[in-house]
Amino acid sequence: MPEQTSPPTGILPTHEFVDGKVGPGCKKVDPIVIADGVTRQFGGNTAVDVQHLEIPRGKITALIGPNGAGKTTMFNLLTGFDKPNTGTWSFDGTSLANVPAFKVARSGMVRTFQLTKSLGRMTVLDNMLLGADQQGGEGMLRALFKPLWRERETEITAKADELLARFKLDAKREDYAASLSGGQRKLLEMARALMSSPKLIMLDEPMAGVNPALVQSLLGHVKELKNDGTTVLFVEHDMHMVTNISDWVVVMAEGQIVAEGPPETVMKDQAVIDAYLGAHHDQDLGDLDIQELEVERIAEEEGVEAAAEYEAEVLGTTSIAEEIAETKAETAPETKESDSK
Ligand SMILES: Nc1ncnc2c1ncn2[C@@H]1O[C@H](COP(=O)(O)OP(=O)(O)OP(=O)(O)O)[C@@H](O)[C@H]1O
Repeated sequence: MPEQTSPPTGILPTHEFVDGKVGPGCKKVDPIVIADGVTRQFGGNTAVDVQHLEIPRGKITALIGPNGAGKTTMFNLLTGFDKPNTGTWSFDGTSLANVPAFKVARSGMVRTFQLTKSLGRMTVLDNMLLGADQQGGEGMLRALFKPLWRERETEITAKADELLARFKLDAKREDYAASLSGGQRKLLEMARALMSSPKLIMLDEPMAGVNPALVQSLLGHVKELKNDGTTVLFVEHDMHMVTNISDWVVVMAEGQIVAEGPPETVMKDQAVIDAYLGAHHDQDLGDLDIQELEVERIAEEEGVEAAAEYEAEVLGTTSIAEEIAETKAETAPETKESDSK
């Protein structure tokens, strides 16, 4: 197995999911995805440079990392939505390199997108039916065996209804998808992805834009998927979700896997602290609430208002955001002076 970086700190030496030592690119006891030498360049920029990655079967794995780390690009490559410059990978023992996206989905690996792809001018039910796989046969065959096709249609509609009920979208069955809230669309996209009964579901920022009232049910749905035997891989900036539901965390920075391990230890890894929480590298995350750091990150990247909203939702306070706002206000006059002509 190729070595990727210097040995991580704060990571357990062994773990039940791992065959050998825990660390970036470590081998798993029962991997469902194995990737080797996957690289993707955009012009001179190397977006992904993953030497080795294994995703444990039947577990919930979080893929985290700062903006631009290469997480979505890695998702796109694994699912056939983008082509790598180099690399091979397998899913459930079958090579999927250069396999187009629709075939990847048929093989049992489906994904959702950061920005939801539900079709607004179709009903919620029709969106669901689109997610069903094509096991019933197509074209001529379908026309010749209409009764069989009808049977299949009844079957998939029943499945859609079952999933809509599970995701509490049954009341919206006949509504246009465009009328759903952002959070409901996320749920619809997840429900639709499940229409084909995938072995692996990959969720790209499932929490982004989700109303706090829906957060708990979304977390519950993801946990249920695991209980049903589905492997889950998700990209997320929401540390609440990462620490609460993941069994395993993989950290990317600058295209590479810089750390991996169980959530309770990976957050103390020096590589994670350096890469993901850069400004706080000298602080012990064991004593610091990771959510407080998240508030600071949001304040830096999205502004104090967004940070205050997050803080209120997750911590039930606004004091950290207020403090940041005060500090910003104190330093603001200097900036204005230097900016003035
Ligand atoms: N289609 C593209 N063309 C050019 N550059 C791209 C393209 N897609 C991604 N990149 C670049 O590749 C790098 C990795 O981007 P990517 O979106 O995969 O990161 P990410 O970790 O998913 O970030 P975020 O958390 O912000 O979604 C970034 O530098 C990005 O600008």
